[in-house]
Amino acid sequence: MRNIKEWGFCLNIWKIRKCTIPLKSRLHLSSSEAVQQSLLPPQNMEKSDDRREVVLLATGSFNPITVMHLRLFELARDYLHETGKYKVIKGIISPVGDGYKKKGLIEASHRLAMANLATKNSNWIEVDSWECSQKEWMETVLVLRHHQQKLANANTSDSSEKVVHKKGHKRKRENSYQDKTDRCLQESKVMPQVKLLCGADMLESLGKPNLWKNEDVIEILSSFGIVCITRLGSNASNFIYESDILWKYKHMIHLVEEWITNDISSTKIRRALRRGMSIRYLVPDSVVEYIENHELYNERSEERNSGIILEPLARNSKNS
Ligand SMILES: Nc1ncnc2c1ncn2[C@@H]1O[C@H](COP(=O)(O)OP(=O)(O)OP(=O)(O)O)[C@@H](O)[C@H]1O
Ligand SMILES: NC(=O)c1ccc[n+]([C@@H]2O[C@H](COP(=O)(O)O)[C@@H](O)[C@H]2O)c1
Ligand SMILES: [Zn+2]
Repeated sequence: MRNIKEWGFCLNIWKIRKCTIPLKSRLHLSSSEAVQQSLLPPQNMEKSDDRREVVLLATGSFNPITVMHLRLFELARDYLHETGKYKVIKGIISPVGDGYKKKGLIEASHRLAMANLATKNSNWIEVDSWECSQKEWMETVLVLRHHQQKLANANTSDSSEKVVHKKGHKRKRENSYQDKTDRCLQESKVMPQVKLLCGADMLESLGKPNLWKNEDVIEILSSFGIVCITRLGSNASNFIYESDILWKYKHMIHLVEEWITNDISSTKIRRALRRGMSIRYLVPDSVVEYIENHELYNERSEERNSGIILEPLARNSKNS
C-alpha cells in the first residue's frame, strides 16, 4: 500500500516530467539534441501511449447470448478508440447468477457454456464465471469492484515480478529514485479502468423504483463509468436528461450510436425456439448447435421463476 507521501512524490515527478516536454521548444533544441539531454525518448524507443486502458464489462442474463451481445463490444471499442483517449484491452461477459430469479432464466452453467462458445473466436472478449458462481445474486457494483480489484492485484504482482527480475540481474535499483519514479509512473498509467458496458434499456432500468440503489448508481457512474449502446425502443439521451443523477454524471457516460440497428434480443430468440423457428445467423452457429443438443428453451423453461419476484426488487423493497 502506497502512503500519502509516496503518492505526493509520484505526483511531483509527474509534474516535473510533464514540464520537460514544452521545454524542448522553449530551449529551441532539435530532436537529437533533446534526446541527448534526455528530454525526449530516442526515435527507436517505443512512443509512450497516454491513452487510458479500459476493460469493458457487460453484465446480463445472456439467455442465450446473441450476436448483438458481441456487437456491443465491437461498437464500444471502436467508439472509445476514436476518442483517442482510451485503449480497450479486454472485454468481459459476466452472466448473472441463477439467484437473479428472472422469469425464463435457464441454468447459469448452460448460459456460461454458450457464452464461451460464442467468444471462442474473439481475441479480446472473454467470459467470466465469478458472478454466476456466487451462491446468491449480487449487485452489479460488486461485480465491477471485483474486476477492478483483480486488475489492481495483477498490476501489483506485475511490478513485484519486475523487481525480482531486476534482482536476478543483480540490478538492485528498486529503491533508487529513478526506479521508484518509473514504477509510480507505470502503475498510475498502466492501471486499467473497468467500465460497465450496456444497452440503452439497461441504462433506463437504473430509473426503475427499487431495482437499483441510488448509492450503487452513483458509485457505478463516479468510480467506473458506463458505455451505453443505443437500442430500438429506448431513448438513452432523453433518459439522461430526465434523471438528476445521470445528468450530474453525464461526463461518465459514453453514449454510442448503433447505426446498423438490429432488434435482436434473447427474448425473441427464446420465442422463435418455442415456435420451432430458425435462429440461425442471430446467434453463433456453435450456440445454435448447443441449444439443439441440450434441448434448451421451451414452454417449460420459459416458466422458470414464474411468479417469483426478481431478486433485486425483493432485496431492495425489503430494505426500503
Ligand atoms: N440489440 C441490442 N442492442 C443494444 N443492447 C443490447 C441488445 N441486446 C442486448 N443488449 C444489452 O446486452 C446486455 C445484456 O442483455 P440481456 O442478456 O438482457 O439481453 P437481451 O437481449 O436484452 O435479453 P432479454 O430479452 O432476455 O432481456 C444489456 O446491457 C442489454 O441492454
Ligand atoms: N441493483 C443492481 O445492481 C441491479 C439491479 C437490476 C439488474 N442488475 C443487473 O443488470 C443485468 C440485467 O440483466 P437483464 O437485462 O438480462 O435482466 C443483470 O446483470 C443484473 O444483475 C443489477
Ligand atoms: Zn434484457
